[in-house]
Amino acid sequence: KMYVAEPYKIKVVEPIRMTTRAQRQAALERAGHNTFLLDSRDVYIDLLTDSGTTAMSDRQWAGLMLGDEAYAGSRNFFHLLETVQEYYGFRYMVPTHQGRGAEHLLSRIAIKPGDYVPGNMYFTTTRAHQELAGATFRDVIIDEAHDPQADLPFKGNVDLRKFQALIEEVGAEKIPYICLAVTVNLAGGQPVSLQNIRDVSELAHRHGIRVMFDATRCVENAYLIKEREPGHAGRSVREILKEMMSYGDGCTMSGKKDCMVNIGGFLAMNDPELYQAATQLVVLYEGMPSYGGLAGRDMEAMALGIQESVDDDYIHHRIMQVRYLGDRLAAADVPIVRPVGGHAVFLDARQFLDHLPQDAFPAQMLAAQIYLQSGVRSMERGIVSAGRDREGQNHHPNLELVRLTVPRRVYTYAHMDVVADSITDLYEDRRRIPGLTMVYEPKVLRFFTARFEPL
Ligand SMILES: CC1=C(O)/C(=C\N=C(/C)C(=O)O)C(COP(=O)(O)O)=CN1
Repeated sequence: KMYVAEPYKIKVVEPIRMTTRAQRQAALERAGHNTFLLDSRDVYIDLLTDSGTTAMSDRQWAGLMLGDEAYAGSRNFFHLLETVQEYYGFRYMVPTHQGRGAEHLLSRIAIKPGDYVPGNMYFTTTRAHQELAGATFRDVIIDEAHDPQADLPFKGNVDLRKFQALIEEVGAEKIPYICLAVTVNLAGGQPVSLQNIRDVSELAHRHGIRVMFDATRCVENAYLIKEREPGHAGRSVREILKEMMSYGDGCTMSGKKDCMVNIGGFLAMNDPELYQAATQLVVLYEGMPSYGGLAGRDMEAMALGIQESVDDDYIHHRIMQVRYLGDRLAAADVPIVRPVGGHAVFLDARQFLDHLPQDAFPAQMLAAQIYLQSGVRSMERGIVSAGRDREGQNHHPNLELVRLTVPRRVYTYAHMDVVADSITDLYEDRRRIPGLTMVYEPKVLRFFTARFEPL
């Protein structure tokens, strides 16, 4: 199997260690069978998330020494602003502590109670802030995105008929923007094609509706356009990314993913009035418009990270390493979401544990069993993450998934083999895995701190 060799060599290492099964059983009980509640020291290979887990480069670490910690007008802010203008093309930018800081600001300044925000599948914090601001989220993604086995190149695409139908149903004045996620995390890290971005932009702008990207994994999306959409193979990821963003009016960004930093985010836009509204709110929740809850050094690291993120060798390796893990699991007939996503391999827990009903939390239990089997931490992305609707009923998403999320520039192919081998072994004797009952359910975003016990 051809590896794509890492386009970097290792300069600093952080030792990791394997635990015993008894230690992991005890850790799992302490964590209430919720991998979010495991201690890092009890985790061997941490695939919980690609958020904030990136290894920074030597240039980024050097950049930390260039932190201009002036309270206002930091040099690093201008470096970040110029970089956002150059790489994404947006005119204005407000730093935030991370993505949900930007989602909070955007929701508060753009949404009025009773509005509707269409989007290509929900994301947990994104929808939470839209609902907190009084909007109703409406999923306008293509139907196939909800089918783990539909092997289509752009499962993140918007179904224009659904978007058009919502405009006719509620009227454009009730739709402040469409939230266009590139890629779509919960569909399995699935990209949106450039043609669909153009079509969504044309339809939205025809009705005076803004297009606001959730740009969190936009570089991965650009790479998958290069790889899968006819006519782009000869283009650099950097120029595809710039064209993608040119069809939108702004973006929320969690810098903790494709901007290659451990903390940071921003809200970017072209409209000066939206920018002015953001600057009035950011001082209340994040800090001055020139630091938004970040130290100067963090803004410097993020500016450098953005520049590194579009390096074709880096992003080629990143995508191919994730695909290597997916291909190995698929070769062992382990059910995964097709096609393999940009940032993670998603196990189809509904199929993996097809002897369990969704109300026994199969994805939650599968993540727990994977940890018990091998010390590998993954994340539940199923009925627990989907939460409850306004009437208090559990959402029953078709996608009941466990996400194996590969951090950027951290693990090697040997670690991918450990993950693939241990999950394949678990798959062999999956029938003995029982379901779970939830013994503690928080009110909001329950998946972060809920606790469970085996049935
Ligand atoms: C697509 C998308 C995300 O994936 C996202 C955060 N994702 C996390 C934490 C994850 O584990 O996927 C956020 C929120 O970003 P934040 O975790 O607040 O920096 C927004 N959009």
